[in-house]
Amino acid sequence: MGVEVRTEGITKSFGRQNIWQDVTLTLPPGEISLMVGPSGTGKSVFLKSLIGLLKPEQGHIYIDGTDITTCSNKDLYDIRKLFGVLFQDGALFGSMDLFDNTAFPLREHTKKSESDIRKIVMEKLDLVGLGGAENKLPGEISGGMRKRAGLARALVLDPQIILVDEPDSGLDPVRTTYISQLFLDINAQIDATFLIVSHNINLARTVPDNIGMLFRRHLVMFGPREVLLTSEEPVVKQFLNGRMIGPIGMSEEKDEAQMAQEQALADAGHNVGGVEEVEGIVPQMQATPGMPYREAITRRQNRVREILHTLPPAAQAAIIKDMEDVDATQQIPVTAGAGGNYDTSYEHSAGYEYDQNYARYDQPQHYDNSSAHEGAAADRFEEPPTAPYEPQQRYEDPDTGQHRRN
Ligand SMILES: Nc1ncnc2c1ncn2[C@@H]1O[C@H](COP(=O)(O)OP(=O)(O)OP(=O)(O)O)[C@@H](O)[C@H]1O
Repeated sequence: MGVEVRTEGITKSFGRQNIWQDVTLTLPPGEISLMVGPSGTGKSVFLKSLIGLLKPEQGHIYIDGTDITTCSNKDLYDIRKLFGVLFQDGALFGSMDLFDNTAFPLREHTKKSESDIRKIVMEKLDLVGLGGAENKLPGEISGGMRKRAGLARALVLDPQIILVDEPDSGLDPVRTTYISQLFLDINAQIDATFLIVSHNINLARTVPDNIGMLFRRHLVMFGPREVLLTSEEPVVKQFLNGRMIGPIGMSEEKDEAQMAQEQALADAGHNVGGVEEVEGIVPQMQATPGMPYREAITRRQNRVREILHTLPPAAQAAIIKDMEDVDATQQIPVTAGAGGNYDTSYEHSAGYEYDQNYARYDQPQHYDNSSAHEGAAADRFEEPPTAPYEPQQRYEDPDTGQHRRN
């Protein structure tokens, strides 16, 4: 099973620019967590800090109990072997084919024979759907394929923690869903702890077990997916609905006057963007049928049962419904140990002890108005040529009465 990642009060600045401060959270072992937040809020900086590529000025980062902010270089080197990292563009070597790119960490960090390496590489390339493409160069394949190759390479050392930076950047929504499915399938197969960094709303709604949000130099919230997906916190609601109305502006600055002006426009009927306001929870994606059972589901159920009474009522109700649905459809072996027997009185908020800070799964909801800045634009990719698309539907030509393709 994947290991626990815990940050305690970490603060990171570059010169005088503070990126975030006092970030405390725990990535539960083996579960999939996602960090969202507007561009430039320091999601990638957070991810790089977890692997020790950047060092916070304050606070501690515990990886499986070892504090990587104080440990020796040798210990940090060993800890890094627990990680598999998928960077935005796959970070492949342009002159190496996919086989050599994927084999690279094995050749660098192990003494495995070439025949063992071949076996592992082909297995991982198959796993990400790239069996048969091993002789291609990164420049000859699409952006989606490059990301999958990067994922295969991230998997070869059997990581216990997988960090993924913006898996959707440059990908269309369909390819983004395919790669999301891969994350769930890989999580089912190797039970690693995942942290995905993204600002993709669909991904946030359907993939993770837990969600966090960074905004204006603070962790606004971190907790079970149901907490953020039912949150009334304005910045969370605005972000998850992708609308202009709310605290997030074009740059990070947005004052009361601008908010009032935008609200007036909206009240006058101006379309403020975003899709229809999505309330509540859409079902979480599951591992593909035939994959091993995703053990994180049961562990999370037991874990969330323990903290249920500390969560806001809407999140409680959503979690209870989800548990009932999952129990009914998947007959999950619910263990009595960790959380004890579930008390349905929670459903009616009896014994409800909601605390604004909901225990260790949230941060105070504070963010200020000072500036940060916008991040980079997404890359663009082109798919390799395939047979032209043939429309299936035929239409009757109103002039001739003949059937023809559209
Ligand atoms: N090595 C560095 N030196 C100086 N500043 C940096 C460095 N790395 C990141 N930054 C700054 O930190 C801030 C946060 O950047 P980061 O890439 O983490 O944001 P992000 O939330 O991941 O954005 P996006 O969603 O656009 O990728 C930015 O202002 C960026 O310029």
